[in-house]
Amino acid sequence: MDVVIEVRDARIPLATTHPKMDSWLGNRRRIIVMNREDMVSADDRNAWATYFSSQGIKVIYSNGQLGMGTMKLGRMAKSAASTVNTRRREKGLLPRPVRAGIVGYPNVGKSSLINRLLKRRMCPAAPRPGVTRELKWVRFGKDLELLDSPGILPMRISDQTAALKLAICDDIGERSYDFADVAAILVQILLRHPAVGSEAFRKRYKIDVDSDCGKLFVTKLSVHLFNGDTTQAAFRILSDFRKGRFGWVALERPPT
Ligand SMILES: Nc1nc2c(ncn2[C@@H]2O[C@H](COP(=O)(O)OP(=O)(O)OP(=O)(O)O)[C@@H](O)[C@H]2O)c(=O)[nH]1
Repeated sequence: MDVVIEVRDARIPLATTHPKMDSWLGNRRRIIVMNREDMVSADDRNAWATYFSSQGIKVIYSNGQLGMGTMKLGRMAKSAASTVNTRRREKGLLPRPVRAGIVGYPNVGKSSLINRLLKRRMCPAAPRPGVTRELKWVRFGKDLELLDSPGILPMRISDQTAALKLAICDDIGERSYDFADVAAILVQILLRHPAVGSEAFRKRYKIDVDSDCGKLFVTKLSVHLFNGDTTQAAFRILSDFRKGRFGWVALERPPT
């Protein structure tokens, strides 16, 4: 492909990329899509946009559920690879459609974006072991072709911090983590977050935050609301965060 559209979760743009991404890209152009734009604040969006533009990386915000950003993405993909046809013309070859493919971590919204771009309802499931499926280029407009199935980036099992953030954002399967541990980390992150802090917890759960220890808070909430069941308390905190009940906030800010 000529252009790689790398989809990230706008709440955790660092945890949803892979250190090897640059080397996998080779000479291909890259567009970063910050999906789930509805789940972060305007301040977060601006901070990341400024960061990426300072790195000379093209970035676009999108909402895979509602389709925002997809038309602009199509235009950007075409123009990002316009050099493909300039080079072909120089060699005396006829122009051909620019080829783009979408890649990203599981659950970041790749299929939603493909379906939005191609205006269809279902994206076929990713290849499963033992099932061979053909990858198809689907024409998108006059001079762009899109691979009909997303590429799934492998998880970085060794990076625990990234794994925890993926769990918090519901980007990995529930069976692979412990709710209480993950919720405790989330509490700690949110207590230190300038747009959240302890007051948000006090207001939401009507209990005081006595320390910055997330585990203690999960236990306290479990006693207060769930007869001491820490899993239920943890699940409540995680699901409140995912529903934006602490405000729509990114968990990662650009490196300074
Ligand atoms: N709020 C919100 N939800 C989104 C957005 N984009 C996708 N989703 C939802 O996120 C979930 C995962 O989206 P998918 O498009 O299936 O993600 P995927 O990356 O293709 O997932 P895999 O097939 O597991 O790799 C779905 O429930 C979507 O409806 C978005 O921009 N905002």
